Amino acid sequence: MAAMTGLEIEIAHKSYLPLGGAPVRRIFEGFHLSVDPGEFVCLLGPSGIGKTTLLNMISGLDTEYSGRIGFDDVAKPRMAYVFQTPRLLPWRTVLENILLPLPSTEAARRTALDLLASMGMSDTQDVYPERLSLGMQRRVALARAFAIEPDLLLMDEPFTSLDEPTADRLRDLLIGMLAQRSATVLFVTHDSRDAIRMASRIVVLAGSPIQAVRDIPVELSQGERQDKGAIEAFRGRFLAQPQRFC
Ligand SMILES: Nc1ncnc2c1ncn2[C@@H]1O[C@H](COP(=O)(O)OP(=O)(O)OP(=O)(O)O)[C@@H](O)[C@H]1O
Repeated sequence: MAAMTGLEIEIAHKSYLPLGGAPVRRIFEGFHLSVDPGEFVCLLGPSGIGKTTLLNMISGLDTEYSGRIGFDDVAKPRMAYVFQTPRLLPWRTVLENILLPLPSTEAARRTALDLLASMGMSDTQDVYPERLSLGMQRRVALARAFAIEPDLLLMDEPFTSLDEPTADRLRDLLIGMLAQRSATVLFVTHDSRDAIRMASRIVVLAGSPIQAVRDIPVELSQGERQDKGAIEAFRGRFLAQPQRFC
């Protein structure tokens, strides 16, 4: 089982170079967030405020900021990042895509095949991604993320553009995978119902520069998380306007 990691995020300053003489927009200024090992934190906020930028900085893809991102318990955590689009390599088969982050060993191959089986996709192992629906591609991306047994799983709106039953299936798969291989999760979304269904904690982001304006523990049973009435009641109590979420 993977070790889990906590996170201490201090972003003193982050801005992007403006285009065509526009004023510099400070995306982050004095931002702080700490995450305990094993938490499932949904970062909930409207489009364009900097959620992807935050995941990019945590993952190390974006180093153009001042501040510090530290990991507790694990010096160098194994990190997986599931992007908004599945980002599968089109010239590799499904199995080869899952094997990408793994060593070339028979054990790794068995791990990848087991993951495919748990996603209900064993029959697609030799298929190229273009033949798959978006929902199937997202399942492969999820399998690839779990292949490394991540300590920290970063997910950027991974259920976007899916119909409701497909998104429900993927959500159940994610919860099932986490039950087998626990990890600390940071899950970006603007869908408050998705957040309530999965998170142990919801951090509401707003403003420019971006700030954590609400920090809400989600203490619902698995049964309540499946119950539309309980979800709406939770939204009404904790996530009422003024934020605009769907
Ligand atoms: N490489 C870049 N260069 C310049 N501006 C950028 C760059 N990447 C993002 N931005 C801008 O920074 C702001 C934050 O972008 P970001 O993608 O982090 O927001 P977001 O909250 O993830 O939005 P969404 O939910 O739509 O994905 C946006 O205004 C975006 O246009």
